Amino acid sequence: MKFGSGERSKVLEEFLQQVGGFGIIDGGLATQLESHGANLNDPLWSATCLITTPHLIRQVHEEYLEAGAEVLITASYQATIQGLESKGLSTIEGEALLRRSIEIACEARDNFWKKYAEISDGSVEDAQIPNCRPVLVAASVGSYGAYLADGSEYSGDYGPDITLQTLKEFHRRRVQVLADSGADLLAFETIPNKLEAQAYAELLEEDDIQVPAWFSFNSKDGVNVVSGDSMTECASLVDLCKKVVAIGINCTPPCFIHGLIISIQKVTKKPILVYPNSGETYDAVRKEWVASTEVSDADFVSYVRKWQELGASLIGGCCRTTPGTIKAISRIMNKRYLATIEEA
Ligand code: MET
Ligand SMILES: [Zn+2]
Repeated sequence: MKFGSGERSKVLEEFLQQVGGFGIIDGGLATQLESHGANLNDPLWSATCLITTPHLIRQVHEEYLEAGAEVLITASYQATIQGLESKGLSTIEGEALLRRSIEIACEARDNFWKKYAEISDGSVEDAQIPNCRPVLVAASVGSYGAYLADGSEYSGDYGPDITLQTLKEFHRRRVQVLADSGADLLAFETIPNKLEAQAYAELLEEDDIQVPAWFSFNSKDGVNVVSGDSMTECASLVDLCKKVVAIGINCTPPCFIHGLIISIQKVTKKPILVYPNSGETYDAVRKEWVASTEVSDADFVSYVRKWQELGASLIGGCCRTTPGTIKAISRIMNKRYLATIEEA
């Protein structure tokens, strides 16, 4: 089941109208997989579960829906064809697994809709409103740094050998496969530098990708993206790409979000999305998250109204946030379907 007029480029605009102007993105997928015991110490990270425990991915998506998420980000973040091939999969098998990540999120959405359609005694077709909400599936595309699995998506430093062309060729086939998978959106996440944003934007145009995209950067100082490139410059570049329907920030401490929203707003009229992490920082050598400015769910939520007032239209959580965080966000956003879910 799809929403709205069916015109793909309008999917986010129509979704935002249906949800009252503010949408809720899910929380950390990897974090919640780990809390169910998944071992993600692997170059594929959260995508390793596509091979080992796909049912767990579906379960986590459902947990986020129950918590109030209206956008599910798929498990394809660190799933690249190149990464899957180095695990011994053929190109065809790798591409099938990418598609599977979208199918899993769609299955979770269908299960969720069915459950609440039964509760409200309506048919699944009527389930969108009022008891079941619109849910978009966003196909995650992680950066080249995420594929390297050396933490370079938090430095944005790819060295002098990586050019615009290298990045385009690295991402091209995966983007085509994900665009053809039935996802509502493409979610370019944790973009660490301007070069990679440019590569994605050029790819979308050159290949005339029909699925609208969001571009989301990460920052560690509240002014620039992690590489040191200016947030405003990155957002201006992305603003020019017609295939991009929202621009924002993810996997960045909550305390930096305010200033970054202002920087983005200066250069675009596109909807702004924010899904910060819990404020901890990733130590790439130890391969673990280290508490620095960690905030509790209550603290996280205390920022939410401010972000809404500043003009963020989509809000959720990234690494180290949980269904608890998303539930707290949906309470503060006062979504009308929550009562039904809590009764169930
Ligand atoms: N969406 C990703 C995941 O949890 C996280 C992106 S930031 C590293 O799989
Ligand atoms: Zn993250």
